[in-house]
Amino acid sequence: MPLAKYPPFHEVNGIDLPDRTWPSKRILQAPRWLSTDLRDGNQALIEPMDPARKHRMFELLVRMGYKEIEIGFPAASQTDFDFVRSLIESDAIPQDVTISVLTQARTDLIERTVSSLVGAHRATVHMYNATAPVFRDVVFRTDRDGTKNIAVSGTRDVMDYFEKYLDSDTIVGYEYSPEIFIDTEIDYALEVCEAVMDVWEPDGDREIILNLPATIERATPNVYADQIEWMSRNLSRREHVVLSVHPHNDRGTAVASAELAVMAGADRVEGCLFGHGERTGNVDLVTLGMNLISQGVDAGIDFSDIDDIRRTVEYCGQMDVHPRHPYGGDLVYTAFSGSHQDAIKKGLTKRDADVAAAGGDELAVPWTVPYLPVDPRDVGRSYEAVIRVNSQSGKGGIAYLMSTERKLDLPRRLQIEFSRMVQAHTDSAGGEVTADRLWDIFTDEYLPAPADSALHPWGRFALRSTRLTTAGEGSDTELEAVLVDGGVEHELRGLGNGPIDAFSSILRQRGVDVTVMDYAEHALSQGEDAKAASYIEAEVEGQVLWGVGIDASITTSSFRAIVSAVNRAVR
Ligand SMILES: CC(=O)SCCNC(=O)CCNC(=O)[C@H](O)C(C)(C)COP(=O)(O)OP(=O)(O)OC[C@H]1O[C@@H](n2cnc3c(N)ncnc32)[C@H](O)[C@@H]1OP(=O)(O)O
Ligand SMILES: CC(C)C(=O)C(=O)O
Repeated sequence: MPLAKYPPFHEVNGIDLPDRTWPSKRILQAPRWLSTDLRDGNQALIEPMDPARKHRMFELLVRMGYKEIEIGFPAASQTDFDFVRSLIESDAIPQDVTISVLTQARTDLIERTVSSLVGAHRATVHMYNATAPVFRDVVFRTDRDGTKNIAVSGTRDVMDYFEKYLDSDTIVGYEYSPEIFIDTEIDYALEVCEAVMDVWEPDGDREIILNLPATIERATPNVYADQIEWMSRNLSRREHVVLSVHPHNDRGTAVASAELAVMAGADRVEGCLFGHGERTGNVDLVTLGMNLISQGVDAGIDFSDIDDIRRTVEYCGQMDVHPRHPYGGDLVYTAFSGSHQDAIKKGLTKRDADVAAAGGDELAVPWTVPYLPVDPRDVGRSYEAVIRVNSQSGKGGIAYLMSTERKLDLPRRLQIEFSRMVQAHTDSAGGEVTADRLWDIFTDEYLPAPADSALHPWGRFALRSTRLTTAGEGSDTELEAVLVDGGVEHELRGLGNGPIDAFSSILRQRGVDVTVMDYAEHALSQGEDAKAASYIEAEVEGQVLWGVGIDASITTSSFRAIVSAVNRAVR
């Protein structure tokens, strides 16, 4: 790799801040958020949003609770201008939402931009010009003063056009961005911001938003944090300044950059849902918000239906969200691997018990389920997708699916036995074993139908009916059974010291020796169609194995479990 082409960032624009304070700060409240999905997000799409998609996105952002929304670059095109007008004219902007529009610092563009806001209730004009050396030299072909003057005269233009176009019904705000702040000499960035403030004169309720973008993320997040802390300490009129950050994700660390910047003094963060935006995207507002929630801090944003948010963003941007995207991806609450599944299953079981012990109060029990940083249900997911089975899975995950999908609580040794069968299946077939496929494998193994049935027709024995002629315990239990053996029905009678013993004696008459070693049962459902499941570990002809029976009668389910074990043994 041509390493010499890439000087380390600190050699280009590092700053020295040995008494930095941000590392020991904590984020105890959410910053102000600005969504730039409809501007930075939209400008970076392969196909920019059409008006219908823009409206869908705007409605989503409002629904989620964003109060500052950058809705476009109205001077860029008639379509952008018309969208701003349509939101204002259709009264689609709630009173507590401030729309924002971006413009370059060029008089004609500023005029067009401000004129798009006529009739708005609350609106911010966001003006930018790049301040970094290479932009001064190459793009603007001017020096430091010339570049500062672009910002200063642009700010004057904004104020003049506010006067010209907007009446007192519009609450106006102003945001200035020294674009490419991260590469700008820090004292010069301060000088430009101060010059802009001298014109705008923030005071009392008249705030100014100074937005310091990591337009291209070029350094580790701590470097950006140092820059933000330095600016926060050195800006005059700090109490009237809303210090804003706008991280991009070129190094993949935009979220960390934003979080450290907030610790360093930033009051406001600009970003996009799921990190849309130029190149590698803007900082992801979903991750930032959910990161706060996962620490018990109110993000002020509603993420309770994350799949609806994701679907809308996918529709509007015509791009898929990655399945591993934090908090919103399809797979992010899913464990395939055995040890994760085992720990999740145990964690969920313990949590259920703890919540029950707390009188059902979910909030009284801190969330500590292993491998799940947040409760999937808090973002509208169910636990169904939490555990999925493939060749990396173990008994815990399989048992979890059997329990959640089929209400069968398999005894531990049966879990071990069944997971070997699933493993054999995944070894030969590969891929995922869905809950339906798992049930199929289970049914084929433990719940065979008689030989004359169309489905799983391999069982040698099938139980047609039983009748206990002497109820109760003791050696006098008598059982009559109609048993199919190899397709032929037999009416049989057995005696024993209980129903299971009596049934074993019936099987002995058909030449099969069964000793029951362990037994478990539970109800499957309640009501008229209530069923019970029985699990029997038996020694059959020298083999120890499990059988499963399901029936409306708990006693019959235990007979069926014995038939299941015997059928498996003689298979
Ligand atoms: C980091 C960001 O994301 S910033 C936002 C970027 N988004 C966009 O640019 C999307 C919308 N933009 C557009 O549609 C167009 O750029 C328009 C309509 C605004 C302007 O188009 P044009 O007039 O053709 O200018 P063009 O886009 O080529 O811009 C280059 C000119 O603007 C100047 N310029 C660029 N940025 C700025 C700025 N922030 N302030 C003042 N002048 C600027 C350049 O120096 C150059 O001037 P020159 O022609 O004298 O050399
Ligand atoms: C206009 C500015 C804020 C911008 O989009 C950037 O620097 O990335």
